[in-house]
Amino acid sequence: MTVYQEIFEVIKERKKQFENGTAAENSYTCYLFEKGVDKICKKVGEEATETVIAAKNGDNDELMNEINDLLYHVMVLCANQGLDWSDVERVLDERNEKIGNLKKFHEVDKNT
Ligand SMILES: N=c1c2ncn([C@@H]3O[C@H](COP(=O)(O)OP(=O)(O)OP(=O)(O)O)[C@@H](O)[C@H]3O)c2ncn1[C@@H]1O[C@H](COP(=O)(O)O)[C@@H](O)[C@H]1O
Repeated sequence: MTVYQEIFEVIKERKKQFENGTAAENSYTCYLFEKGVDKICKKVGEEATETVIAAKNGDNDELMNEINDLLYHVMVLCANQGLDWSDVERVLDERNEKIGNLKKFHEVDKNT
């Protein structure tokens, strides 16, 4: 199990606790589930912006931290929307089996 799968298991547990009314004390994840989808999406947007700023500043220590904040909030969003992390990984696996996608992406770009 990867560290991301392990964190996702904790997030799913937090979601169950929130739904059962047994939220763990001081749990930031339960706090996000309580606030709902708007708050979670807002955090995803904030962390994405902070990731971009860290990259633009050339600060790789900050970049690593922001990427992990972003991934954590994306995971909370997945759980909130009823997606499992394995669903996301499956799509990535399918893409990983393909190579030479450049032409296809150019065609998509032309149409947008
Ligand atoms: N990976 C994370 C993780 N990454 C970031 N964060 C929290 O995300 C928040 C982001 O910081 P900000 O300053 O942007 O937000 P804030 O001001 O604290 O909160 P807002 O009022 O803006 O919502 C911080 O409070 C971080 O602690 C995380 N909180 C939890 N996890 C994982 O989730 C597990 C369960 O955590 P709890 O639910 O808190 O027990 C932990 O063991 C970790 O594995």
